[in-house]
This record gives sequence, structure tokens and C-alpha cells, in this order.
Amino acid sequence: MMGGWSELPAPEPLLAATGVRKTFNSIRAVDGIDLTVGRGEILGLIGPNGSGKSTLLSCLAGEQKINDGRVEFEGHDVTNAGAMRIARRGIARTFQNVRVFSELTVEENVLLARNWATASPLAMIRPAERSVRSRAAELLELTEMTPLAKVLAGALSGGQKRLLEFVMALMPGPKLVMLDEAASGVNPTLIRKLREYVLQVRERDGIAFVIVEHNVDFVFSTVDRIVVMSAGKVLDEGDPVRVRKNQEVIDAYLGV
Ligand SMILES: Nc1ncnc2c1ncn2[C@@H]1O[C@H](COP(=O)(O)OP(=O)(O)OP(=O)(O)O)[C@@H](O)[C@H]1O
Repeated sequence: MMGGWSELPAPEPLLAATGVRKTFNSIRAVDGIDLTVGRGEILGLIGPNGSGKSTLLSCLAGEQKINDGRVEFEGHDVTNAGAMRIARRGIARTFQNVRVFSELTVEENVLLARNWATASPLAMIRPAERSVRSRAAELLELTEMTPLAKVLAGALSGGQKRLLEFVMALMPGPKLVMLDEAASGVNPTLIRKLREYVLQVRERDGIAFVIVEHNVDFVFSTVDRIVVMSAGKVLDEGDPVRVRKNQEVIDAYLGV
């Protein structure tokens, strides 16, 4: 068993973003951010509404083009490489507004997710190979969703839909998963389980996570390191215990 990741030397960077800037007309949504994520590291990204967290995720995932800066993944320059190419390199994400196919079952959603990062849209209609089916079954088992496999995704609770999206993000076998407010609208029991699943997946497969989150207890209890954003910049960064006591962070975000 490992003695906790925080005791290990700094992991080799998986993702390295430097000087990332994204503007919308006069709004500097992301204003010169440097961010690294180590292999298997769980990084928290917090900050007030509108501080640029989701925009930064979209830039890293290649959904938005950056105005300035550089993004490297496993040493490859992926700056403005586009969402598909970046996904193929091994970055997956979930969204603030859950994106699942309501008219398909849980299992069908999970099987479809295999191809998002690896194949053409045409390949989506091919029946899933045995290895894909067994990965889907294994991930549903891990997240205790096997009993829901045949249920239509539209019939799931908000929390279960978030869990389904989590499984879908894991299907292509990513090296980095970015979760955008995965605990939002999720009941406390399911949040505890989500935390457990994140830690298990990291432990088992060495997957790194970037967790954008307003649920302070969830994020501080799950991550190895935290980055606090404010008005498009990094306000503080480091050990969660220290950051939580930083008066500037308390004033800007943690507040009351
Ligand atoms: N497509 C867009 N067009 C114009 N402005 C945008 C766009 N997307 C984001 N912004 C602006 O960029 C800034 C950062 O927004 P962003 O959604 O990234 O913040 P956030 O930290 O994720 O906020 P929240 O916690 O509320 O999700 C805000 O001022 C927002 O209004």
C-alpha cells in the first residue's frame, strides 16, 4: 500500500500550461495562468463565480482557443490543438451542465463514450468489442452502478447522472480527467462515494484529476494540491491545509 501521495517526491508533470490567456472582447477570463498537473495528481481549482475556472478547463481541453500561452501534455505541445486531438492524447472532462443521452440506457451511454477520444463518429455505431464491454462493466461495478445499467439515463437522479458522466469520462482510458462541478446538486452520501471513486481510480490506474468545485469540503478533502483563481489569475496555490487558512483566500472566496 502507498503511504499517501503527498509523501512522494513531486510527480513528473503530465500537463504544463504557461502564461495562458483567454479574452472575450474586453473580459480577461483567463489572464496569464501557469498550471502544472503531475501524473496521478489530484488538483483542486477553486475561486469565485466568474473567476475563469471553466474557461481555463475549456482551454486545456482544446474547446476554446487561447490568445496567448502554451499548453504541453506529456511533453507534446498541444496549444490550440483542438478538442479531438487533445482527447486522443488522454484528457477527458465532465461538464458543469451534465451531458448524457437521456433516451439511452446507462450502459449504452457508457459504451458510446469509448469512442469519443479514439475513433471517428462512424465507429460509434459499431457494436462494442468484448474489451470495451468488460471495461464498461468494470467501471459500472466500481461506481456501484451495475444495478442501473439498463435504466434510461433520463430517469436517473441528478447525482447519478453526474456519476454516469464520471464513468463516461473514464471509458476511453484517459491520463487526466477534469471534473467541472461534479459534486454540484449531489447528495452528501453520493459525494462521499464520488470522493472514494476518484481516489480508487487514481490509486489503481494512476489517473490525474483536475477538480473544479464549489463544494469546499469535497474539494479540500480530496485533492493533493489546490489552486485558487480570482479574476482570471492565480491568487494562491499549494497545500490545501495552508491555502484554507490564507486570509486573502478566505476574503476572496471562502468567506463566511
Ligand atoms: N463564451 C463567453 N463569452 C463571453 N464571456 C464569457 C464566455 N465564457 C465565459 N465568459 C466570461 O469569462 C469570465 C470567466 O467565466 P468562467 O465561466 O470561466 O468562470 P468560472 O470561474 O468557471 O465561474 P463559475 O464558478 O460561475 O462557473 C466571466 O466574466 C464570464 O462572464
